[in-house]
Amino acid sequence: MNEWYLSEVRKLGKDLGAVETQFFHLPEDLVLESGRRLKNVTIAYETYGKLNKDKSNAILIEHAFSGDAHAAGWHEGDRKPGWWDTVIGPGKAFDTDKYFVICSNILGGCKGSTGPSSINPDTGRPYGLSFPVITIADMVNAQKKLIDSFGIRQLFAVAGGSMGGMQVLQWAVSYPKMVRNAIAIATCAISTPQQIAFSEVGRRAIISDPNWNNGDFYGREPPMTGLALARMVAHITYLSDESMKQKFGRQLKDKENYGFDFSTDFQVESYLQHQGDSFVKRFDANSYIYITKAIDYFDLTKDGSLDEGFKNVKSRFLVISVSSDWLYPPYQSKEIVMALTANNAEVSYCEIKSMYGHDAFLLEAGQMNYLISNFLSPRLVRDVMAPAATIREVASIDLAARILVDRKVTHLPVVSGSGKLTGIVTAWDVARAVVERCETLDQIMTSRVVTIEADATLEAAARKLEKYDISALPVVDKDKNVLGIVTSDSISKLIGQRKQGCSSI
Ligand SMILES: CC(=O)SCCNC(=O)CCNC(=O)[C@H](O)C(C)(C)COP(=O)(O)OP(=O)(O)OC[C@H]1O[C@@H](n2cnc3c(N)ncnc32)[C@H](O)[C@@H]1OP(=O)(O)O
Ligand SMILES: N[C@@H](CCO)C(=O)O
Repeated sequence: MNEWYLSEVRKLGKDLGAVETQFFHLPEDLVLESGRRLKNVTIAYETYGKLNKDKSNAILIEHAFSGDAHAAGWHEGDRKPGWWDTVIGPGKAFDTDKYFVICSNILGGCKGSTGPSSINPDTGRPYGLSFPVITIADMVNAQKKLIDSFGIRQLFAVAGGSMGGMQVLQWAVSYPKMVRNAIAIATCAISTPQQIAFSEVGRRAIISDPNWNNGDFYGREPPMTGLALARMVAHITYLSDESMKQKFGRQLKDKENYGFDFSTDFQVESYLQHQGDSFVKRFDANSYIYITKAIDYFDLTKDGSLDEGFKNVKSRFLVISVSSDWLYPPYQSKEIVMALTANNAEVSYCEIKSMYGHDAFLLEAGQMNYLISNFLSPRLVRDVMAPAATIREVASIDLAARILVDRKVTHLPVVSGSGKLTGIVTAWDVARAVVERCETLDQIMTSRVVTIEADATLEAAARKLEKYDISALPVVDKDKNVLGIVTSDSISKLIGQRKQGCSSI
């Protein structure tokens, strides 16, 4: 998939090119859910695209268990682009021509953010097990400081899969007003006993390694065998029975017949060994045990009820599950959808058909791009309205003609001295004024103007345009102040682009 993907993006030129990780240092201590405090916290992050003037186009991407801040584009020497490059970039679902995309490495991670392998400022040595136990809420609280540092008051969207999806839901619960759209993929709102069980097997594998040394292994041989074993078990849970059958069948590794010994017989064994071996080169064993603990503690229910847990959410949600995901099965996504719906939240739900299992959110580029870009595409008049050129009612027809030509528009809302809408003049009206030798605007303007509110849907605007057989609608607030204008051209194009992709359950 990667080779094909790389050649395709290069052909299309849809590539972010070189990107760099940056570092944010929290100005104050971070107070954790446990009550403990962390000083000198650093959060590693990357950004793609440009933050707009009113800082309303930021999208925060949350990574899964072993991800990092490098979500897209290329670092020097990369063999592969960032881990979600399939959906982040020019023209992709998280379109960097439109959005300012931020991705940060989690608190507790080992890719530049403060975690157990960082230096404890009190001792000058790596924290190891003296690092406090952290939660998903702590990760989100640290990230909130990063978002604040940009002066962003509301994120256009927060999106992520797996543990990234947990952070998305946590954001929507902890900072309801800051999240306009929330996209939670292949995730849960509460970790199940089976998920906790797999975490514990991984932790035990690490802790049982003779090199574990109670987490104090920095500068010596790390517990690689245990960490590789933990990853091998976990990696099986990220795949599906079907995908393993298709990928490997019962193919043997470099032999014609069984070895009748305990060396590697099957390709799938070799594959898992490779996954384990490559993981230890990029991951810290202590981060593994801290992050799995944070996942185990994840529970958004309140007084035993998820409906209560989601009581204050304000975001619009897209929840995506994967048909073959047995680690975070679709029923858990449906529980999220039901609880959100019980709170009257606007929710779209999709179960994508994929045989890739849990990791499908990283692999199903087509389905992810389709669903996410549909969900994020403009829906409200305020998302698409253009600034309106207006004219005072006392102005001359000559001036109206000049504004129409200079601003290359066909409609001019007419306003009173106090800025309220009193009429509308079109290019056609001005042409008629010349023929009929009219002199003042009130002779040619339409006084009963059909308008629309900024929070109306595009469909409502389209219906109005059709009903009154007109080609533009001034957008007004309840006091008739002109906020902008929408035209039939822009609206019909957008409605045409939006396809049916999701449904509620
Ligand atoms: C947000 C985040 O989650 S970021 C972290 C995501 N990344 C990971 O989880 C890394 C490990 N996970 C994976 O590789 C995941 O399966 C994916 C989703 C990222 C990639 O999936 P795919 O493209 O299908 O790759 P696949 O699972 O086949 O693995 C390919 C690797 O296995 C190796 N491999 C394939 N078959 C065999 C085999 N029989 N024997 C040995 N190695 C094998 C390939 O050489 C390749 O190695 P490389 O990664 O060192 O280049
Ligand atoms: N394979 C991905 C998804 C796990 O949820 C990871 O390691 O982060």
